[in-house]
Amino acid sequence: MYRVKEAFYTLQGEGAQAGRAAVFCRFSKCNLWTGREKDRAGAVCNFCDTDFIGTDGQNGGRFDTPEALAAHIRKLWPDAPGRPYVVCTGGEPLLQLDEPLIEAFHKEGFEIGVETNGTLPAPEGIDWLCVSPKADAPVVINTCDELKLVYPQPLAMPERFQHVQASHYFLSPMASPAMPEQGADPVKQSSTRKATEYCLAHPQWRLTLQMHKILGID
Ligand SMILES: C[S@@+](CC[C@H](N)C(=O)[O-])C[C@H]1O[C@@H](n2cnc3c(N)ncnc32)[C@H](O)[C@@H]1O
Ligand SMILES: Nc1nc2[nH]cc(C(=O)O)c2c(=O)[nH]1
Ligand code: SF4
Ligand SMILES: [Mg+2]
Repeated sequence: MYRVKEAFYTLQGEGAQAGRAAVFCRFSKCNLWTGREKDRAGAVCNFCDTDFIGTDGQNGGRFDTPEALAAHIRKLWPDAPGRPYVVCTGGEPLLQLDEPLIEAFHKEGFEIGVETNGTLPAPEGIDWLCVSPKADAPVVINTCDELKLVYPQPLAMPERFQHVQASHYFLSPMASPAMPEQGADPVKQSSTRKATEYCLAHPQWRLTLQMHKILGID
């Protein structure tokens, strides 16, 4: 059984694939926070900007088989040229994404992106793996396509992750979770100025902004 909070068609807003159309498949549940506000202060990851509890969001639900979920996601892709792209996120998608589901997405013609906190092993067959480490949670994935670190995190400063092999190293300024998704302006956040300064001093790292929040989409 796969549990999906919501699924929607939008532009990838972050990282090296920013600007690319994708169906986002947001899995329910995370291993670093319950998702309840009363537990936020004590959670390993305490700045999450996302509601991932339950299956009650747009196009959310419970799916008994990998084929049923892949077909559901495929219906959200437009009938137009261009390779279908699904981004598996959450919550923590690696609590649920397994090889049968990867195979089912590939059979539907999808290229598969994953957004993970890096604390769980990744199944084979993912086409684009984005690892975003959180606080002092141990990262068990050593190779990925992009490392996208939310900055600043006192327990997860960039120096700690230089051993992780990645094609791209991004800093993503921490947005205030209290700020509504719509209307949040990353340009005005102090974290954006700090991330900018870090990238200027350490050119291995590139700045990425949450484009979907600037645009007011999703
Ligand atoms: C909601 S998480 C879900 C995927 C996975 N659990 C993870 O943490 O990577 C999706 C992306 O949003 C980022 N994110 C979450 N809260 C954020 C915040 N307050 N500011 C900036 N990025 C944030 C995460 O770092 C991650 O790259
Ligand atoms: N447009 C858009 N791009 C995103 N990239 C990563 C996101 C996520 O929450 O995983 C996200 C999201 O929630 N919306
Ligand atoms: S950002 Fe990712 S790891 Fe952190 S609570 Fe949200 S879903 Fe979990
Ligand atoms: Mg998001």
